[in-house]
Amino acid sequence: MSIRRKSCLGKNDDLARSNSIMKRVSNRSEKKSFKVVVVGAAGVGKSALTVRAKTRKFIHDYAPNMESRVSFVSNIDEESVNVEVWDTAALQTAESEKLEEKIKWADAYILVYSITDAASLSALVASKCLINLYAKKRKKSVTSSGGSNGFLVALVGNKNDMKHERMVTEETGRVFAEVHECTHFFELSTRESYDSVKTVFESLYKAYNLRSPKHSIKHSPKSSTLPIAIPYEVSETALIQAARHRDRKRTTITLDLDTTKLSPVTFRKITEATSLSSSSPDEDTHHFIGEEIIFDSPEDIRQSQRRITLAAPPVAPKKSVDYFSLRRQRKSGVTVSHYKDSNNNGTSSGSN
Ligand SMILES: Nc1nc2c(ncn2[C@@H]2O[C@H](COP(=O)(O)OP(=O)(O)OP(=O)(O)O)[C@@H](O)[C@H]2O)c(=O)[nH]1
Repeated sequence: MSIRRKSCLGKNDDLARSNSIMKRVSNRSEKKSFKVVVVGAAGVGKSALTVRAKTRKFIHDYAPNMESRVSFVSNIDEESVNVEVWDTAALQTAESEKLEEKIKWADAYILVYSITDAASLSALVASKCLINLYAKKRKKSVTSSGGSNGFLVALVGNKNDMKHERMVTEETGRVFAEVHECTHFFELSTRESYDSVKTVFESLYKAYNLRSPKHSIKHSPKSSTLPIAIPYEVSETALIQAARHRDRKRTTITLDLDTTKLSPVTFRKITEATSLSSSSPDEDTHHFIGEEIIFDSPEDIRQSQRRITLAAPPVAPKKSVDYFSLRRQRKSGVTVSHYKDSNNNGTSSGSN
């Protein structure tokens, strides 16, 4: 068996290249739009947070149950972003069509509770369920072209200037965020800090930007990339499928980290885990980031399956997650792509 491994780039180079490509792509385009829905029980500070983000000012009093839609331009990472915010006082009481409309409209969600009101945190369980329900439908229509993977949801514990009246600890908030699969968690005081409010919007936008299909790394027209669900290792089925479709003796399989499909947290965990693995003395253990592996025969592919494993699992996923992409190129100009669908766990292939 002869397997040649060609290291295209060092891991850091590769990540830097990805970032710079994303930056270049993003700089080219005009003002971006980013839509956010703010959800939460009455009196938690939704309007205050929304107005703070827009005007930088903290305004004490608002008409209760006031629903508003505001927009403002924010400079995030040297980009001019048109942020639209729907402050949904009525989210939990309006008829379901309205809820659906609001949830589908948004690119990201901010769930607000007050640290002085435990019930305001519990009330968010229902809101998160609705987001899961309706955003999933939206996701289906958006992701056919490889868009976002999951919803961006920031849980915000507001009013932390009122520590003497605290009913929800920071830890409780953080655990709630994890259990309910929120992508971000913040505890802050809208009253005391404009910067922390800005950080909420910035963090969501940055995560959104990474997932946006427009910011995907462009591959050559002779190749295509489809997601493959391989949390820790390349599945044997996928490799054998790849081998079956080969029409040349040499098959090149490039497996690289598709940063556009990762949440920032997962991305960080993976990069941390793999930098640990790069110092691993075990030469048989191999990680893929920035590497191209050339196989000379299907037999090589099958045999190498045992050797191609991430040294340290990035995170133990609760369910199958699209961490990587498998791209297969043939010099004939025809591209066959294989992917394992993380929803039905089947392996598929297609050609173009
Ligand atoms: N101490 C303190 N008070 C806050 C903070 N944020 C908002 N408030 C106050 O909380 C009260 C309710 O704020 P709103 O922004 O109206 O709350 P809301 O969630 O929009 O309320 P509804 O419109 O009724 O759904 C107001 O008196 C605000 O001044 C904060 O960070 N700290």
